[in-house]
Amino acid sequence: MPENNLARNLSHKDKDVVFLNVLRIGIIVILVLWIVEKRAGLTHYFDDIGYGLTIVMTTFFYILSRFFNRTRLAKILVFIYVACYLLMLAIVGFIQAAQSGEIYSIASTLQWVPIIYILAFLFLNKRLAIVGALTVYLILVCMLFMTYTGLFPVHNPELRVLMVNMGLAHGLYIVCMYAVMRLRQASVRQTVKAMEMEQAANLDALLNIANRRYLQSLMDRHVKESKAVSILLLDVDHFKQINDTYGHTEGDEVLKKVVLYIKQSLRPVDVFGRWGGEEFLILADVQEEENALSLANRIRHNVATQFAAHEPSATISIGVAEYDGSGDIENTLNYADKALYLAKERGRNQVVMHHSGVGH
Ligand SMILES: Nc1nc2c(ncn2[C@@H]2O[C@H](COP(=O)(O)OP(=O)(O)OP(=O)(O)O)[C@@H](O)[C@H]2O)c(=O)[nH]1
Repeated sequence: MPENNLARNLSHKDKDVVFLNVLRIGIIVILVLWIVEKRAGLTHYFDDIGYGLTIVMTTFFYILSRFFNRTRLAKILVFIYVACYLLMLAIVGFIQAAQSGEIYSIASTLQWVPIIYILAFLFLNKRLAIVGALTVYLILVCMLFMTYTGLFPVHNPELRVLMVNMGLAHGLYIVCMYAVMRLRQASVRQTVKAMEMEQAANLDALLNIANRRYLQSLMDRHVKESKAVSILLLDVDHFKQINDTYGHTEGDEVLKKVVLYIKQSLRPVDVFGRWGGEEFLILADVQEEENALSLANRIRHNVATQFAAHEPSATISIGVAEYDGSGDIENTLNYADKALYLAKERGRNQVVMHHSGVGH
């Protein structure tokens, strides 16, 4: 059965996989850029330190996330590192550009700054993403303002135009990334809703266990995959009498306890659900008849023992049949039903196996 917030977990897992891929690709991109700029003679010792450090840090974030399970921390650190690094480069490039009129390094840095917005909206939560992206943007806009008002001496008129260009483009990037994040959130919400609806459709509302629809779909899957399975059909003995004596509400409580006691004897691989009324069905992954029989006896015995000191008390009868992975599973279900009928006829609170007809 799907878990309650499975979709949410899946969405986080998806993000984590993307995050690791971004780090892997990031290392390659930085390496390529470093080589290309070096060959073109556009780097100096400061760039060499920066590129080297960025590769080391990206590898560190990768290891933190991949091998130490600290993905959330790694995401925040990546954002802080990239933001600080690019902002520092922008300021240095800006000063250089203002002094020498050479605008390559500021232009190159500004075109990389949007990666900060992408990292923020892709990996941080909504509030952190907005605050982080806007902080970086506002620092850049302050530089724009200083350039325009003449507070900062700029000798290259192209730089002023470049800063306006950057201000508008980066603002647009943030708006677009915000829109993408909203769309993604809406899609996750819809997936969660769809999975919850699917879960509700497969769940018994009173007992919170699988319902007949789900059990039937599992049995169909066994037929399709030619998979053997043991079918245990369980029925509460004289339940009408319990209802009649103690009332329907008390009857419901007895059913809830029966479910609890049955669950105590099951393994995680066994699928258990309500077949209808006071009848339950278990699809047990056991290979030998004796194993199915001993599982059924364990369940019956636990229910009887747990209820022994209860008022009202209850017992269950169980019919067991084996599906060998071929033919119609409905036949096996009928055999289990017949075995259950036999168990009732023989006095209830017992287990009957279809083939052998052996009791407990
Ligand atoms: N309280 C309660 N009763 C239910 C529920 N579903 C079915 N029942 C009742 O379960 C009773 C089943 O009675 P029967 O089919 O005659 O079987 P029984 O009394 O258990 O007798 P045996 O199975 O022969 O031991 C009926 O009275 C149903 O109304 C439920 O969800 N809650």
